[in-house]
Amino acid sequence: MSSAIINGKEIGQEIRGAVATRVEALKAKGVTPGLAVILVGDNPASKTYVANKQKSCEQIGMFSELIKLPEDISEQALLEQISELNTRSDIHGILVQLPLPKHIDEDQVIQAISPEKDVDGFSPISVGKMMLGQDTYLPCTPYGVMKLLEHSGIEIAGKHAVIVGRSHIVGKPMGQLLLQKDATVTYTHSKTPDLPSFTKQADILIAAVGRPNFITKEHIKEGAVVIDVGINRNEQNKLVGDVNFTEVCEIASHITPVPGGVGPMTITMLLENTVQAAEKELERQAK
Ligand SMILES: Nc1nc2c(c(=O)[nH]1)N[C@@H](CN(C=O)c1ccc(C(=O)N[C@@H](CCC(=O)O)C(=O)O)cc1)CN2
Repeated sequence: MSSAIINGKEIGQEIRGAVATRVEALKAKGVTPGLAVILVGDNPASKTYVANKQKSCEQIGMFSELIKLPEDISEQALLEQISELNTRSDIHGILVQLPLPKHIDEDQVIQAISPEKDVDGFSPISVGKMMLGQDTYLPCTPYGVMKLLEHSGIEIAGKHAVIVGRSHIVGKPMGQLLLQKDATVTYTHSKTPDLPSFTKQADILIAAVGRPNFITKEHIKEGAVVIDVGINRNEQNKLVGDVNFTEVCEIASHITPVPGGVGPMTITMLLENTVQAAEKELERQAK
């Protein structure tokens, strides 16, 4: 069998088209959705992601502001910056690009973002609401994966989803979102003994472990849907996922490539969340 490739670039573009229409509608009412992006330090990958976020905002007519802060900024100064953005009426979404330098407590910083502007969906309030199935901003990468599955016509209800990885921003919320769509969910991670005995049971496998080519054909059941959330650089500095694509595409029914799979969806869902934040703000003002 050779897998159907789930094209995140194409699906992302389709969704961005619909988001752009919502931006136009907001502009007609005098509101331009605005995103503030905070970048601390000089991490080259973070710089690229932030530039892509800004470019994507511009492409669909949104306003974005980049706040570049030095690597040695104090946590207090960063918190003050967020406080100021929380009060600005032209900013509907705030995101702090991760990772942050080691001397800064990431949890404190994320908690400082007003829940109404937490378009990354990382704050304890957003996470709590997501767990309870309440209306909130969903974390962009798992939200993007749900959209990929939906747009590819993949049934979730009644399926066994196995997550490899337990990060706060991908693995944990991913399992919750699949559970809410009636999947049976198993969480595994890099220290799970006999990992293939779990992953081989997966109808839907989510690889979010952060290790290049970690998932091989030995981990996959024939016909499984394989979603690769990994973004790793190999020895040749080439972007590779957590899944050995060449091997696994012979066995899986559907697979996401890296690049061009989950990655583009992360930014697409950020745009969607920010537009949603602007729409909600307009609704609050109308009350
Ligand atoms: N505040 C946040 N920080 C981080 C997040 C996040 O969602 N919020 N996620 C990652 C990085 N990330 C977004 O910030 C991100 C990663 C990858 C891509 C992407 O489009 N990847 C492309 C390839 C790009 C390349 O060539 O390097 C792909 O996979 O096709 C977008 C966003 C950590 N930090």
